Amino acid sequence: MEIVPSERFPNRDLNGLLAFLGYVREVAATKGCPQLASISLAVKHIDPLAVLESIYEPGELHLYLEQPQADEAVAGAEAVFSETFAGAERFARARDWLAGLWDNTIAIGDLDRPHSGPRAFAAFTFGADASEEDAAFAPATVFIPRWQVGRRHGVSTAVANVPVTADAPIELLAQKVLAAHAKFSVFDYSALPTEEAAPPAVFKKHDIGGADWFPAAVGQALADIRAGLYRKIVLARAVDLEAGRAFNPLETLNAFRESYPSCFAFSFSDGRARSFIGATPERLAQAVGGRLVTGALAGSAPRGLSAREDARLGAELLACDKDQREHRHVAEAIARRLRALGLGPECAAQPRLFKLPNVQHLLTPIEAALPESVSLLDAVGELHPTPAVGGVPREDAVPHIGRIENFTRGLYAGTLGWLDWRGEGDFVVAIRSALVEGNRARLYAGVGIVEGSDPAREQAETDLKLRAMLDTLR
Ligand SMILES: C=C(O[C@H]1C=CC=C(C(=O)O)[C@@H]1O)C(=O)O
Repeated sequence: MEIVPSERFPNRDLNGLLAFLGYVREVAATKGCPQLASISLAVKHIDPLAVLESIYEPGELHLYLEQPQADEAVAGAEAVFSETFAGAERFARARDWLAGLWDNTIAIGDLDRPHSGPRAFAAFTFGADASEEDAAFAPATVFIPRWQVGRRHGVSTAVANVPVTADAPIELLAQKVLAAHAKFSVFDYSALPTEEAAPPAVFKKHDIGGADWFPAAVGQALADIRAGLYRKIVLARAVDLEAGRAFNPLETLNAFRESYPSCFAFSFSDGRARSFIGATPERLAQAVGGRLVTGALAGSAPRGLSAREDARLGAELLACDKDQREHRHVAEAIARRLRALGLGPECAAQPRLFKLPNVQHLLTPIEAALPESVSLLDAVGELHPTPAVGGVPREDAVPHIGRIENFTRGLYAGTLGWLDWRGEGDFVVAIRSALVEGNRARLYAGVGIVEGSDPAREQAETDLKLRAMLDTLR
């Protein structure tokens, strides 16, 4: 990516922008291919979710990701470049496509700030192949948004990304960029609706496969484990809802981030009015400051009503052989996968408790130094699916998920996030999630099954996870 020093076009007005875009147009003509012009601007405090609400168009791709506890949020909408990929090589193909794109990108502006410069947003479904039911989302979708806003630790940045061809109407482009930057600089939240959204009134609720299906599926997995087909598998339930009015995904996301501040609230739209939303506790991989940050999250218990009961449930979880085994499978697999990439994983010796409002998990933080030769998408492709959503051994267990489950996962338990031109980025595991379209929603919840799992307890764990989403849907 070429960075144009601001001193070359010092005037932050129409003339300065026209001069910059004129230069980009010259490069497009010389190289014989369109260039991406990226203009970053420092802005006052911004709320990416509220911005997304104001620019939301059902016919446009968008991605939103926020971890309130870390004061980190980003949103991008309207693809100016996008591509889809399928198959096992989709992560590598997405990486190569992006490398080609950054080679044809020219950036200017406040590029020393967090969330500055162009970035790609991406979502990868659980499975690698396209199927009819998966049609909402391709196995891999990568896009560069026209508008992108981000905030980290109180520092906010807005970015406009513009494709520039050799005959681009730069006057028009410049006016649009200036108008957008003016809007984001002093974002007018008063223009947004203020009434608090109530949960939709009428629910039709349908457990796919019926109420008895999930315990029977767990029984099937336990029989497979006893027969030696695999050692761990993660099975999920899907529940369809129908409401008396359309769901409001953006209001739901606001409720998610308020209720689950340590989770990652996310939304990815297919550009055809379908949104995949959720609040996941699980990060798949983050690249930051030359480090790869990941972790194993598996093994669950309910929260207690009193401090004493909560501590007892937590202590039982830490001491439970079944949950420790379920967890160890994930931690060991992640460490093994990172070593396969030539990285040196540093893992905590013992898992600790990670408490959400409705459930507590075992968590082992894992980090590694990330050399420039390994891209974040290499790590994401190697790690996905971890045994927190797939199984052990991966090659043996994962094919059985499609055989036992009675729905197509699509983006559920897939991964989505962003990556920038510096190679930094963040990807989460898309669990605790729902696919929302009009007045219909499909909710997903899964659990890990190992020898010793009890079908009734696993059903109760999925109930707990589903309840959290049911209570938060708006
Ligand atoms: C697959 C899910 O959770 C995983 C992540 C954390 C703990 C899990 C468990 O204890 O079973 C699951 O492996 C889900 O919530 O849909």
